[in-house]
Amino acid sequence: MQTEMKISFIGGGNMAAALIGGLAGRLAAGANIHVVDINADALARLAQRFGVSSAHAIDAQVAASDVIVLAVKPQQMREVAAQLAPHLGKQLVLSIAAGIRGADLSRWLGGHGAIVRTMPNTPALVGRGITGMAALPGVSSEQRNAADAILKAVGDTVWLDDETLIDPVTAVSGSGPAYVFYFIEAMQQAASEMGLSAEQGRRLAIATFTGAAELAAQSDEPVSVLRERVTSKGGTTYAALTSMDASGVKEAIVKAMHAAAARGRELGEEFGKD
Ligand SMILES: NC(=O)C1=CN([C@@H]2O[C@H](COP(=O)(O)OP(=O)(O)OC[C@H]3O[C@@H](n4cnc5c(N)ncnc54)[C@H](O)[C@@H]3O)[C@@H](O)[C@H]2O)C=CC1
Ligand SMILES: O=C(O)[C@@H]1CCC=N1
Repeated sequence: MQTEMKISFIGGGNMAAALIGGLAGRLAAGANIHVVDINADALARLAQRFGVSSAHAIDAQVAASDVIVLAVKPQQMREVAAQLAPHLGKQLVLSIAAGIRGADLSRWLGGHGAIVRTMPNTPALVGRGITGMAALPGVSSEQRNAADAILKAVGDTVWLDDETLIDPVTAVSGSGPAYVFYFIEAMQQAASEMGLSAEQGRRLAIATFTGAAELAAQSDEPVSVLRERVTSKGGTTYAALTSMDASGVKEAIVKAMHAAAARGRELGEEFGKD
C-alpha cells in the first residue's frame, strides 16, 4: 500500500477500531489515519491505542483525504453523507455499512460516483479479516486498487460483480465472527459443565476452532471429508453429530444466515427511502 495515503474514518466504533488497529501497524505510525466521531470517549480510545488524529466533526483533514471510510451505523449514514457531501471532490468513499445501497449513498453524497461498498469483519484487528467488496461504476481502476490495498492490509478481499451479493456476504463473513464466538461460548459452557476449568475450556475450544479452520484452509479436500475423518462409526463424534442433527443445528444455522441477509436487504429499504 502507498504509505502516504491519507485515510479518514467517519465513525470510530467497533468495526472502525478493528480496521484502524489492523491498518495502524502497517502505515507509518498511524500518522495518516484520521477519525471523526461525535463520541469523545471513542476518539480518546482510538487516539490512545493507535495514535491517530481525531475530530468531533467533519473537518479540513477529511476533505484532504484520499480515502474516506464511512463507518457509522446504517441508521446514521444518510445524515453523515449530507454532512460530508460539501467536502467531496475526488476522494474515494468506502462504505462498510450493512444494507445501505450504493445508489442511495451516491444520491445522499450529491451524486458522488467514486464509492466502493465493502463488508469487512472484526478479525481485521488481528490482520485476519475478510472483506466483500463491490465498486460502483464511477470508481477508477486506481481507486479500486487503493480500496483493495486498504482491506488487504487487514486480511483478504473478495470482489463481487453484483452489489446485491453484499447482503449474502454480510450473512456469511460480516456477521460470521459472532456465530463462531457463539459456538465457542457453547463449547466453553459444556467444558465447564463437564469439569474442566474456565481456562482449560477456553484454550481447548479456541485452539480447536483455529486448528480446524487452518486445516480446512490448507486442505484440498471438502470440509465434509475432513468432518468424516473425525467421525468414527459408533464413536464419540458420531454421538455428538447425531445429537446435533436431531436438534436441527445445521438447519438452524442456515436459517439464521438467511435471516441476516434478509435484514441487510431490509436495512437498505428502510434507510434508503427518499
Ligand atoms: N461490528 C461489526 O462486526 C461490523 C460492522 N459493520 C458496519 O460498520 C458500521 C459501524 O458498526 P459498528 O462499528 O459495529 O458500530 P458502533 O456503534 O460501534 O460505531 C459507530 C460509531 O459511529 C459514531 N457516530 C454516530 N453518529 C455519528 C456522526 N454523525 N458522525 C460521526 N460519528 C458518528 C458513534 O459514536 C460510534 O462510535 C455499521 O454500518 C455496520 O453495519 C460492518 C461489518 C462488521
Ligand atoms: O450486525 C450488524 O448489523 C453488523 C454488520 C455485520 C456485522 N455487524
